[in-house]
Amino acid sequence: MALKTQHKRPDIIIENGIQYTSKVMLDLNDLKKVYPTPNGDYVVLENLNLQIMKEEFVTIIGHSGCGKTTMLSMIAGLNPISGGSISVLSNPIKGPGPDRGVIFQSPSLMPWLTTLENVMLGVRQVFPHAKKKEREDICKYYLSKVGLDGSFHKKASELSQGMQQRVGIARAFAIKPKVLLLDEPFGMLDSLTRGELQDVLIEIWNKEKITAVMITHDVDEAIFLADRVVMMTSGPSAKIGDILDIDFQRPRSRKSIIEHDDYYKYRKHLIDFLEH
Ligand SMILES: Nc1ncnc2c1ncn2[C@@H]1O[C@H](COP(=O)(O)OP(=O)(O)OP(=O)(O)O)[C@@H](O)[C@H]1O
Repeated sequence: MALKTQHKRPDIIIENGIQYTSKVMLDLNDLKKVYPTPNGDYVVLENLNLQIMKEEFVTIIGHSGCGKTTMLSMIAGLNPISGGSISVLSNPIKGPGPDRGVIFQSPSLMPWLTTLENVMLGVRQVFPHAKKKEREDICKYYLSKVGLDGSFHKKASELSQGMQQRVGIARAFAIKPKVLLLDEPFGMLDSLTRGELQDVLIEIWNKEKITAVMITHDVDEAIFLADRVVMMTSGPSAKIGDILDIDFQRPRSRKSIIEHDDYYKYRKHLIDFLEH
């Protein structure tokens, strides 16, 4: 029988004397969030426990106002925790850091800067000792990946919403995060652009082997992208209500997924959860 012992770092497991690194990238432990309001404290999240594995793609769904953005912004280190803890590779987070890249619904680019300069802003901070040319090459690589190779020198103010979101994706990947946090990144886009950017996202995520956590209101998007769909209960005191494993092989095509019997089973599971 295998003898498992716990190392003092919980991501390290010693099994029969051999040391392994566990696959947990993100650990949310008894997480709590309270917002003070004029009518007293409002407990948004309570007893929220979730572990997300290295290289996993997790989508988060739940009713509007249940606390999805609150949870994501706490993982990003942008919103203080009221109780419990969040660790990245067993290190408790203390604020924002380059190990976590964030993509919001609206990318908030500097409109007077070019696409290249917008992506360079973060890269300069994260790789201060790299040569200018090296930094530019990183930015150009990711801008090309998102289909903007002809637009390096266009001002952000001249870009369509879809193009701006492409810059947002390039900017997040260019800082080489361990974890990518996405808050409804395609919510404002038309369905064609949305599909294109989902494909771009999955292609880069798969190549870079990073961990992705994405909030979406779209059940089909949640299934298409995820290894697991995490369902949050409605607030107050929201927590994880259920988790659905999505067992489709990768790479995935929309057509093959829609034709798969399990697709309707998954869809029904998620819709039943949201309707009850
Ligand atoms: N700074 C704040 N102060 C007080 N209450 C807040 C604050 N930010 C969010 N809330 C409240 O906390 C709850 C959760 O908000 P949050 O934005 O996290 O929900 P959400 O699930 O992401 O919603 P949506 O799906 O509509 O984006 C809501 O009731 C919201 O009004």
